[in-house]
Amino acid sequence: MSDASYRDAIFSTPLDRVARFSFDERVVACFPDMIRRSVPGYGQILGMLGLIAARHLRHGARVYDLGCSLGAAGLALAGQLPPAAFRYTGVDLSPAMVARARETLAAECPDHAMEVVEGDIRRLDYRPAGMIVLNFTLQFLAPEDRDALMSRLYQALEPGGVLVLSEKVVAEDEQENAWRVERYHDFKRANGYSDLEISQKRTALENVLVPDTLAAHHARLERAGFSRSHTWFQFLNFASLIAFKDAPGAPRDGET
Ligand SMILES: C[S@@+](CC[C@H](N)C(=O)[O-])C[C@H]1O[C@@H](n2cnc3c(N)ncnc32)[C@H](O)[C@@H]1O
Ligand SMILES: O=C(O)C(=O)C[C@]1(C(=O)O)C=C[C@@H](O)C=C1
Repeated sequence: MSDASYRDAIFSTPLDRVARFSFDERVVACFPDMIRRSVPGYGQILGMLGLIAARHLRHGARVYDLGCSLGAAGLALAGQLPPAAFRYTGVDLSPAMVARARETLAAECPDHAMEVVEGDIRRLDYRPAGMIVLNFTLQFLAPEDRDALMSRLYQALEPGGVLVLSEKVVAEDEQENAWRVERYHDFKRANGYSDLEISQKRTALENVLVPDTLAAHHARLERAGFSRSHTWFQFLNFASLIAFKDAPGAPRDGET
């Protein structure tokens, strides 16, 4: 991203009381640095979106990016696809994120159709879409709201459309989970975060970011109506899934 982004130092000094994590002005100011240093594989996941769209998106169809933050997925798509290939709608609840995303997208990809809507993805009036991206957003919704959202997204997708779901995940096996989380903390240390930053951020995210298992994600996608989903990317405790809404009579992906 070309924007003026500060280095994330939010949890670098000892805090008397660690507040619940929120996407406020301070987080927005350092968000590109924070997410790049905190999410293993973030850049690779973004880099694949254009390739997935080139393969699965109907020409000119809408792409929703739900919980778009600064519009990174929109920027990635615009960098890989011509303007006529898609219309982008980013949605985010945080006014500070939305303001910055609008500025960035207008400056960086003026020829593409890019809009950013401020709103709650649980209540949005969805228009038909060819692709829906949820990159590290579902994990911030209350668990009891996740099924209803996924069903609405399934309804909004055109037949032949795809949903990309990237999340922090928890492993079913306790030891496997502990190993992944420990190596994740090593990953953060290697990216310049101190033990204090790692521990205070962990406290701030408790009961705010509630991860599911991969099995729970696949089961939810199936309940929502998706005939197939698979995990296409995993790096420690972060993963990305793709779910397909079959077009009636169309050959299944991988059978072409
Ligand atoms: C980890 S960030 C997403 C990162 C972003 N997708 C990217 O790839 O850079 C999660 C975002 O979800 C947004 N969010 C959380 N709950 C939301 C909701 N109910 N409706 C809309 N946005 C929401 C937050 O404001 C935040 O910007
Ligand atoms: O730092 C962590 O522990 C994270 O889980 C990273 C994570 C995420 O996965 O959404 C958490 C909050 C920030 O929005 C950026 C990244």
